[in-house]
Amino acid sequence: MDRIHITGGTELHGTIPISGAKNAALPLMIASLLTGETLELVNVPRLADINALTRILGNHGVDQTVVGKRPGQTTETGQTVRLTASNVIDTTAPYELVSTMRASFWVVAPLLARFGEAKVSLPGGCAIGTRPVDLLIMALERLGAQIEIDGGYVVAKTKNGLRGAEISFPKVTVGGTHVALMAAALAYGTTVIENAAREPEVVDLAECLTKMGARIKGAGTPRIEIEGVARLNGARHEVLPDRIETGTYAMAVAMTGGDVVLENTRADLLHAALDVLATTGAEVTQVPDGIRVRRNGAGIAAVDVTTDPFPGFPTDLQAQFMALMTLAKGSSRIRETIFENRFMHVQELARLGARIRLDGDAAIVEGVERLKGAPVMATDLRASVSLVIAGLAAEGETQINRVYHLDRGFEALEAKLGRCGARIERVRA
Ligand SMILES: CC(=O)N[C@H]1[C@@H](OP(=O)(O)OP(=O)(O)OC[C@H]2O[C@@H](n3ccc(=O)[nH]c3=O)[C@H](O)[C@@H]2O)O[C@H](CO)[C@@H](O)[C@@H]1O
Ligand SMILES: C=C(OP(=O)(O)O)C(=O)O
Repeated sequence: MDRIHITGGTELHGTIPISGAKNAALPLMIASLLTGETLELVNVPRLADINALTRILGNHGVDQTVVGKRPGQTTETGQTVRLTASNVIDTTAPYELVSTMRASFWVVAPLLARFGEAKVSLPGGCAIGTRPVDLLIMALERLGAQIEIDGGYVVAKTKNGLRGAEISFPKVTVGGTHVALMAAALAYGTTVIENAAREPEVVDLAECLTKMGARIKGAGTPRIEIEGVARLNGARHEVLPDRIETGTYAMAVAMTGGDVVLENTRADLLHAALDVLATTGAEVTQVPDGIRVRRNGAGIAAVDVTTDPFPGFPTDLQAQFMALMTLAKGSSRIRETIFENRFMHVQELARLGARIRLDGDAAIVEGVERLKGAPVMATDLRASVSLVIAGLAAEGETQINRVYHLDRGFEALEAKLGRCGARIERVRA
C-alpha cells in the first residue's frame, strides 16, 4: 500500500490550483442518467471516487468519453467528461461497486425517475458515523415510489411515474436534497423541498439540471420548488471549485506559515471557514480568481468552532481545523454536530504530540509548542489530510499510511504541496 512521507518544518510559498469539487462532480455525473442526450461536464477532478462512479455509470450502460487536452489547458486543468445515457441496460447498482462510496447510492433517484425502477446496494463511504439513508428513502416515497429493502439492496419501483409532493426533511441532508432534486425534476407536478440543504454543491446541481431543462426555484435556500418536466435534455456545465480542498490548503498555510495563492476558487464558497481562519491570525484576502493566505511569525490564536450545515463551518474541514488548533496558543473547543463519529483523527494527531481530549460531541484541544513527526494511519478522507497538514508543520519525519483515503478526494496532493516547498513524497508499495 502506498505511503506519504513528509519532512516537516518548511513554510509554504507559491500558488496552488484548486480542482473541481468532488462533492459537486459526483451528483452532476449521476444527473447524466436523467437524459438520453449528452451531458458535458468541465473541470471534473481526477480522483478515485470519480473513477469509482465512472465504473458504476458504465455498468448502467452510460457511454463516457474524456475529452483530450485543448489549447490553454494543462494537466492541472480539470478533465472534460461527456456522459451519454441513451442506452441504459441495467438499473441495478451492485454491492461491489456501491460499497466503496456513499454518493453512488444517489443513482437510485434518476434511475427511478426515468425508468420507473432501481435496485441499488446500501452504500459505504467514509467511516464517520452510521450514515443511514432513511431520509433519502422517505423523499422517494413521498414522490410515490414503492421501496423495499431486500438482501442489502434498496429496491425502488413506481407504477405510473413519480408525482410531485411536499418533502420536509427533519434534518438537513445534502444527499437527501440531491436525490429529491433529481427525482422531482422528472416527476409529474410540483415538488416543494422544505429544510433543503443549502450547500454550494446543491446549487451547482440545480444549475446544471436547469440547463438540462428542469424548472427549479430556490436552490441555495431552505425551500426549493421544482416543477417536474416530461423529459430533460443534454447540457454543458462546469463543476464548481472544491471548497474543502480550498479550506484544507488554507489551513495548511495557516499552520506552517508562508504565503500561498489558492487559484481558481471562490471565497464565497467557504466564508465561515475563512472567517475562522482570519480569527486565528491568518491573513486571508481575495485576489482575482482566488484567495491569498498568509501567516508571518505571529502565533496561532485558539478559536472555538462548531460544525454546521452550509453556510456554517463545514464538517469536512473539522479535522483539518483541529490539526491547526494543535499548535494554537491556548485551548479551543471543536464541536461536531453533523456526524457522531468524526473524531478518528484525534488519536493519530496525538501520535504527533497533540493534546486533545474528547468530551461528548466536542474535542478540547490544548495547543502545544511543537509537534514531532511519527508514523500515523489515515482512517478517512478528511482525517487523512489533517495528518498531512500536521505532518507539514511537525518537526522531522511523518509517514502516513493508508493513502488510498487521500486519493478519494485530493487531486495531485503531493505535487500541489511540493510546488510550494513542502517536502512530501509518495512511497509506492
Ligand atoms: C459525497 C458528498 O457530498 N458527501 C458529503 C455529504 O454527505 P451526505 O450527503 O452523506 O451527508 P448528509 O448531509 O446526508 O448527512 C447529514 C446528517 O444527516 C444524517 N442522515 C442523512 C441521510 C439520511 O437518510 N438520514 C440521516 O440521518 C447523516 O447521518 C448526518 O448525520 O454531506 C456531508 C455533510 O456536509 C459531507 O460531510 C459529505 O462530504
Ligand atoms: C465524507 C466525505 O465523503 P463521502 O460522503 O463520500 O463519505 C467527504 O467528502 O468528506
